[in-house]
Amino acid sequence: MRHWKCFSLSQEHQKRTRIKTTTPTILCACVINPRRAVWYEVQNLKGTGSIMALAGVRVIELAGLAPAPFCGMILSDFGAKVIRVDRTKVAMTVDTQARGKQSIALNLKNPKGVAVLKRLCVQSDVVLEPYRKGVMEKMGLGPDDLLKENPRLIYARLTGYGQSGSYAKAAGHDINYLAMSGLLSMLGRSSEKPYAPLNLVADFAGGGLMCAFGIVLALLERSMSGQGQIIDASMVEGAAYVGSFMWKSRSLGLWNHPRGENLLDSGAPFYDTYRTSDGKYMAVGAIEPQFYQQLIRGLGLDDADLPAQMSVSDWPQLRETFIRVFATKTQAEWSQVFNGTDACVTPVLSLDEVLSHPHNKARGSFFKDSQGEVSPRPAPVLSRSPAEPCRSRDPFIGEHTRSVLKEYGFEQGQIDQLLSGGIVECNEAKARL
Ligand SMILES: C[C@H](CCC[C@@H](C)[C@H]1CC[C@H]2[C@@H]3[C@H](O)C[C@@H]4C[C@H](O)CC[C@]4(C)[C@H]3C[C@H](O)[C@]12C)C(=O)SCCNC(=O)CCNC(=O)[C@H](O)C(C)(C)COP(=O)(O)OP(=O)(O)OC[C@H]1O[C@@H](n2cnc3c(N)ncnc32)[C@H](O)[C@@H]1OP(=O)(O)O
Repeated sequence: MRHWKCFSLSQEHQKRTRIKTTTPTILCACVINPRRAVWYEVQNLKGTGSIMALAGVRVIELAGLAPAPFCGMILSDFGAKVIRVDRTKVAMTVDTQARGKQSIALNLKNPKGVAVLKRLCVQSDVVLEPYRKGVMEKMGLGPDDLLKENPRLIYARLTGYGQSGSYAKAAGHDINYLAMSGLLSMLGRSSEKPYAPLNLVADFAGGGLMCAFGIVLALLERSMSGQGQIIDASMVEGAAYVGSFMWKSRSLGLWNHPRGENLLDSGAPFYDTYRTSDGKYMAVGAIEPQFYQQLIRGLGLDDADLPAQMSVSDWPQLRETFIRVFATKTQAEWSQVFNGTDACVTPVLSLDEVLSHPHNKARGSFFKDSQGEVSPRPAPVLSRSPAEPCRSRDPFIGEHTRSVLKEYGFEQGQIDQLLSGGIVECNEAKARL
């Protein structure tokens, strides 16, 4: 006979995922892992609530800089229980993507700490590691070690250069991965040096997001095969893949000119930003002729006085005209002019302005957490099981050490020993302040 085990999920997590752990007199059971079954009580079967897509999935995230934390936050937003493993003797986390996560402070330089992590991974669905190639193996936590004990484990490795190749062990950051993907060479203004668009492309799009996608694929596949697998998520490859359009649209001649002189890289005057009289900006993306006509009309220009839209040699002159005209009104005035048209002209909003824009407001695209901090709502929106981001503050390092260990079956005596030996640290006191 199979022994089912009930786990106590935190009140917050139960509320968010709309899962309630309960006794075996339940309505349905969800077996995420045969070694552990999470019993659900579906709290609202009649349709006013829903179970989040990743509810019941348990993720162990080893603390990283930015891409892995983002990956963990996506999984958490969509309902997974994410436990971040922090180092001991560290006062403050640099993880700003910690929404909905719990934190355990664990010393992995000690074999007892490694044993604790193994025990957590045996009972989890996903482990996410952001270290340089070989670091996990050195600690005895490589895929062979962990998959041997839990063959259903999804072992996600999020690195810059991947697990093989001559760069595999090299340090790097977004800008290096972007450079190696080929994309950085295409980014920037005409006659200027390549320009990295913040650390969006490699760290987040090609890194964290792509890794989350891989994890979801592996979970889906596991529901059929019953087996875990290793995900080798390289940010160079993730970024390049996100940029597939650049490779596959070369045949269209879209990138035939030098950097910054093409249709979509700020070469075309109808695909650029323009300064308004109050020092703000408007974004213009009027590519198709019918939309371009609306741009010209909105600007109060006469097409007959202008060069043809696609006359590349006339683009500098056309740009000068647009610069001059946009500088005559404020951003609000131009927004009013173009609002409700198909000219593809929008204000360039600051992070502080997005919340109050009527369109975003109507959709609830941004939300405020309990600390008053504004964040984007998780995307995309699923009709039956949308993400529901946690609104509580982010965890302190080690805030959940005790409760996580208890949940994973550690006895009180074992927890006390781990605490007194400095293998784990607990920060409940700070959380109560
Ligand atoms: C552009 C972005 C990065 C932006 C991040 C910034 C926002 C932050 C970067 C620095 C921060 C500032 C800084 O920390 C100083 C202040 C601190 C203060 O608290 C706050 C203010 C600060 C100013 C702070 C502010 C900001 O937070 C920052 C400015 C990126 O591109 S991120 C992408 C980076 N690349 C990757 O992730 C690819 C894969 N990873 C790697 O290649 C390497 O990990 C990496 C990133 C190159 C770092 O290499 P490193 O040598 O440091 O580590 P690893 O070789 O991976 O080894 C890890 C070692 O750690 C040990 N370990 C891990 N967990 C534990 C544990 N629980 N217990 C004990 N030990 C642990 C592990 O055993 C390894 O040990 P060894 O070295 O002995 O093998």
